[in-house]
Amino acid sequence: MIKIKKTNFFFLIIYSLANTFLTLGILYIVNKTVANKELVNNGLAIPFFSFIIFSYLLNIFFQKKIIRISYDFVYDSEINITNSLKDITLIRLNSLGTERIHGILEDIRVFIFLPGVITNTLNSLLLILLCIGYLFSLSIMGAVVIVLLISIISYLYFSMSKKLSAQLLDLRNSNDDFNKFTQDILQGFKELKISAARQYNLSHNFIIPNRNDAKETDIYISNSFSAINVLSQYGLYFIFGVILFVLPFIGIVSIDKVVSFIVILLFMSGPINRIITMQNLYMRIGVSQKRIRKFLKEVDISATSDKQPAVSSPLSFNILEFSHCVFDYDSFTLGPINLTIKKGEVIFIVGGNGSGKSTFINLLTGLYTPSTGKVYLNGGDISNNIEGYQNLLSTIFTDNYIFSQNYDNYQIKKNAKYIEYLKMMEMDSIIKNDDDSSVRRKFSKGQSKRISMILALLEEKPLLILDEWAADQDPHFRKYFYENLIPFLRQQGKTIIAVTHDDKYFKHADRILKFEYGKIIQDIAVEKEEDSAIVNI
Ligand SMILES: Nc1ncnc2c1ncn2[C@@H]1O[C@H](COP(=O)(O)OP(=O)(O)OP(=O)(O)O)[C@@H](O)[C@H]1O
Repeated sequence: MIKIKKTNFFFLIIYSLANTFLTLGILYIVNKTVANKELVNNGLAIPFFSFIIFSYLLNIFFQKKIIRISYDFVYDSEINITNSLKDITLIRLNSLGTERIHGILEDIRVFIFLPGVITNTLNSLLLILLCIGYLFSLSIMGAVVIVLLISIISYLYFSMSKKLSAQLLDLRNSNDDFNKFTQDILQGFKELKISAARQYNLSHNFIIPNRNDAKETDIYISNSFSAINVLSQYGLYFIFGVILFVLPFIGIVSIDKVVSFIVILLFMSGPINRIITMQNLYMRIGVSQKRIRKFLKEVDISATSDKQPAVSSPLSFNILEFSHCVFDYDSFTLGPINLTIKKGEVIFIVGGNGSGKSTFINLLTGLYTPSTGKVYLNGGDISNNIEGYQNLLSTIFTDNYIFSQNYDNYQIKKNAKYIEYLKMMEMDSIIKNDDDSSVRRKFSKGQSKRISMILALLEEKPLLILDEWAADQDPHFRKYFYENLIPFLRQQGKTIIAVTHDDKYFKHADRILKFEYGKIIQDIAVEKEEDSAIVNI
């Protein structure tokens, strides 16, 4: 999922190779000129300036491409990850927590440096290798000593910096916790605002310790990096000393080759320093990659899903059957549910708190998959076409949510049905125009539920599922809902399944399902008599 395209990778390698050879050409000319002490008229001036100009133009061209590759990579990954989020099951999302997801999106941002890191690393490694080759061509023993010294310094450097990776992972994890606290501040803003004690505890027991720990880890990481950078820097100076004072002294490198050795090493110090300073980025990218991998494994997303809704002929709804359906949380089991729902029925679901009503709604809407048993639509297993099945439902959950934009296939503007439903839901005195934004502002809870109902009806789906929809309505509108709205919707041919505690209105249902401890303990057909109905629960 977080992968650099093969063509782009190939492109980065080509650029690195070309750039390396041009840079090496420049080094070769400088070295040749200095070593031969023929600063003028040695015929190398034109190739030298041509190399510089060509290398400059190459860099301008490729850098633009690299920036494009970096941003494509990060922005495409953001699209892929957010698309994949839709594939997480509800139960998994609840266990993950949204702060993890914010943390992962931050992790993706680190990858903006990846293409630059790849080209710089390849470029630097190649330059170092070619310089070493050059050293070998001048003096094998001298080159062996230099390679040995560089290897010792690199070993020290990498073994020290490797230890920092665990610290960096800790830092990212404690930033996830910090995201959790900021989420608590924003989502529990009112609850915090009215309690000084809560504010104090959140700040002193959680945020301050978390930020202090993170700060110390961050400082430790930066200090360690700067210490190992300095060590590498001075290690290089040490090698210069060895070239200047030791190698000629013990006769490994002749005096006339010392200048070449120094020029080559000076040249190598650029790429070596670049690799050293990039160590920080290697680790950040590595840690982010680890976190993203772990996240994707946990959410069990194997493929992106930017798919169009199925275009196969729309399903119709005649009959829905639950056959021995069971769904388990750790400490609660729903089912086994055996139930048949027929087209046009108005079913009320009742039961005490925690009896399993909302869990059943999640099963009914396909958000939960039964651990055993099957759900059949018109005789066919819904798991074979869950999207087609869900396309038959309009659902308003207890904690209804109105999206910031219209993601549905209907328009609000100039939609006669919208105006009709606005009146029907007694919202026409509150919303005065048909702008889409007019339904997406802050409303009172009861009003927001009415807006959700308008939007649900505009979907024109045969099944309407409501979880305690009327609970937030005032007595007048609650009465209107049961006595007028439900009969109207029934007349329209809708099948309605509503979770409710309003026993006063049970008579307006065709059937009442009573839940207790996760089981349907009563399935009662409401007997209708002339104008009234008898319901005994
Ligand atoms: N995500 C979850 N993880 C674990 N247990 C859960 C989860 N959601 C609900 N439960 C548990 O499952 C049981 C049934 O919960 P459910 O929300 O279905 O009840 P309900 O009948 O809708 O209750 P209420 O009338 O209070 O809304 C409860 O014991 C609840 O604590």
